[in-house]
Amino acid sequence: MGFLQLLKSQFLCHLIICYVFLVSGLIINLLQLCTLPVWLVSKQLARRINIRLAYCISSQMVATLEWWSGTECTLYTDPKSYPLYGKENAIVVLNHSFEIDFLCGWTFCERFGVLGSSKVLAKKQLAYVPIIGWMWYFLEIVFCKRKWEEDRRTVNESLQKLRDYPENFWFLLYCEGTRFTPKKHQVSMQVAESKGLPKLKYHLLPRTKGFWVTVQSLRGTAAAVYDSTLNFRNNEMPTLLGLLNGKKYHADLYVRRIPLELIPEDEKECAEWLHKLYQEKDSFQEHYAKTGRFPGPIMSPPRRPWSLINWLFWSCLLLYPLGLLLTQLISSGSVFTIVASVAVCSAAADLTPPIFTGSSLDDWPD
Ligand SMILES: CC/C=C\C/C=C\C/C=C\C/C=C\C/C=C\C/C=C\CCC(=O)SCCNC(=O)CCNC(=O)[C@H](O)C(C)(C)COP(=O)(O)OP(=O)(O)OC[C@H]1O[C@@H](n2cnc3c(N)ncnc32)[C@H](O)[C@@H]1OP(=O)(O)O
Ligand SMILES: CCCCCCCC/C=C\CCCCCCCC(=O)OC[C@@H](O)COP(=O)(O)O
Repeated sequence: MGFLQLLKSQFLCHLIICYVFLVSGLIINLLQLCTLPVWLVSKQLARRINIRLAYCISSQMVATLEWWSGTECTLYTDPKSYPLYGKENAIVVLNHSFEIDFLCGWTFCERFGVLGSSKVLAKKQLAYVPIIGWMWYFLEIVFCKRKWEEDRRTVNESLQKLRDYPENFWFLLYCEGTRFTPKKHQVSMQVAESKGLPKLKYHLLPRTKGFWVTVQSLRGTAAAVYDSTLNFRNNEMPTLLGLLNGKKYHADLYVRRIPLELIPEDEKECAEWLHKLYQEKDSFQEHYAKTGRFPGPIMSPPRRPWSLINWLFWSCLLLYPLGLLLTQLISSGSVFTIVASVAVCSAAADLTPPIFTGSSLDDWPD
């Protein structure tokens, strides 16, 4: 193990990264709160400010993937579609199979310049997660309760508000509705069988209602659906903890741009269209399992320095006062204060979320 790799595996480094993320995140949440009066004066200005503030948070996680772990992200796509990425609004349909798939999505958003404005149809519980969830509130993220009787109206209303959004955005939809596990897959395939639909090997049966309402609400706003299929080389199962430990993964993403006009307007036809799409996605995963690559040419966008620069900025700003505090603590010579501080840090380490102790985000309570 080289020196740098040894350094990346040190708990102290993880503590520093998390400290910068947590403290800067809370400061940014507070700044977002301060933009509330701006909404009254100019909604578009408030939105533009919040896009940049959100970038300061999400790009730290992207920096962990791109710069700290050095994870490589390869994009397979049609060269004719490539110049349009980042230059139009789009609905992204992505498989939900990995703990860090959202982060790979964010990484592509960063490379195409739409990270601050990226959106998702997320479960309501995530709105209460400090930092990320609170940031999403100001980004007008669309939340669902996964109860169609309620979501039908609220999801449509939230999406309608995005029609005059001032910057290009990608709207992510995990049509499977939950992360893939063998148990969920088994249940899902029983549903497929009862509906007379072909079985899928690598995906759960897609939930069609959210897709239909999204496409209908964003007609005239989004230009296309980006059908995206993600996998990792060598059967890697990446985790956030792995990234924090500096483990380098290799993500491959296959994207097909489908103009929105090609998607049926009728709800039933739209559902059939989505089921067919997932059968195709399944065949791409089969191709990947057999050949280790997706079909089509590679058009990988390079990583940009901004996520790293943002992280260095917040680190300098927040590590300086921490350094001063520690110096004062040690020079105070008070054994009680030093022991109390060590105890607080140990307690904080014990209370860290499951991701840092190796279990999955799925274990977080709803
Ligand atoms: C160039 C680069 C391109 C791309 C880069 C990639 C990405 C970057 C883009 C953006 C990034 C932005 C942000 C990312 C950041 C973070 C994201 C993190 C987390 C969010 C993750 C989540 O929260 S996922 C959970 C929430 N989302 C969803 O659920 C969406 C999908 N669900 C739906 O659409 C649902 O329809 C619904 C939620 C709208 C409503 O749900 P409800 O359950 O009430 O209704 P349904 O119709 O779905 O269910 C009833 C029908 O389903 C049948 N059924 C029952 N059991 C099952 C089963 N196990 N599987 C499938 N179907 C089932 C049932 O029979 C009913 O059928 P009917 O025929 O009667 O309708
Ligand atoms: C600079 C990096 C510092 C690292 C610190 C990392 C701290 C991470 C904190 C928060 C990350 C929150 C990310 C939100 C995305 C969560 C994805 C998710 O949980 O999706 C839910 C989905 O599966 C469906 O769930 P269900 O099992 O169906 O209900």
